Amino acid sequence: MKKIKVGAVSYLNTKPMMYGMQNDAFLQEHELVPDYPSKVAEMLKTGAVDVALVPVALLKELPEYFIVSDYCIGAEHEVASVCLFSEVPVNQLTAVYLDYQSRTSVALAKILMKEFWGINPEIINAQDESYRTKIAGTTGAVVIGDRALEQRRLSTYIYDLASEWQAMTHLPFVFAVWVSIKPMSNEWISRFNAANAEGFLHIDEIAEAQKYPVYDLKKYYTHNISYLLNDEKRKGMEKFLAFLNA
Ligand SMILES: C=C(O[C@@H]1C=C(C(=O)O)C=C[C@H]1O)C(=O)O
Repeated sequence: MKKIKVGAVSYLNTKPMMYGMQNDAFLQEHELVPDYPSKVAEMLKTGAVDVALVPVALLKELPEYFIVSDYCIGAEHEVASVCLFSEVPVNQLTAVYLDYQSRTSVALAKILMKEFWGINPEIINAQDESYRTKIAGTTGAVVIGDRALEQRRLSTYIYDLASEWQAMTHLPFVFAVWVSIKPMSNEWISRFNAANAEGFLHIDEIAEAQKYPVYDLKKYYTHNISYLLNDEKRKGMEKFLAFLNA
């Protein structure tokens, strides 16, 4: 039998959703392909994977897509791992590097710069990891994922992009959703949802297993990231997509 290829974001924030997929029964029928978000987006777009946790910003590039899970990477409070980092307040920035691993957060940062902060710094698309060392003076950078949790310890100013979005729109934000290009059966969708759900019964265990001294993962999994794709989050997602299409 041909395995269903599942593209997944390789950051710590997906561990609770991936927990229920790390068992023989699931892995007999599925192949997990982890990578950073912009790579996962490319994999789904080119058909290298069948289903993937993709940046919401990708959706406008897909002629047709199906959201196949009630779980997502979202935030109803500060997200902690998607921030604009700098050494000066945002209105003094003259240049901002954008994370090459991101599709959604870099688009969100551009919306906030234009619509909320009213700033117009030079935008530089980072090409590799070295850009984080350029955060200095009036140059800032958007960093996402585990590297953002690390950057929190280094930077003076930390603008949490989920919090700023909520201040602007009064809506939660969705960074990534599980999507397929071809429709999946209802039976598969309910099994996939059950696999996604499993880890939420084991949050303490998952957080402790990572041995991650950089950030409190229990807080990250229960307060910062909000995993259920409910109606409010769908509204937030529609609003973000409307900004992208404007
Ligand atoms: C909250 C996060 O969301 C991520 C941000 C993404 C993006 O900016 O394109 C894509 C997938 C999410 O996993 C994070 O990884 O820190």
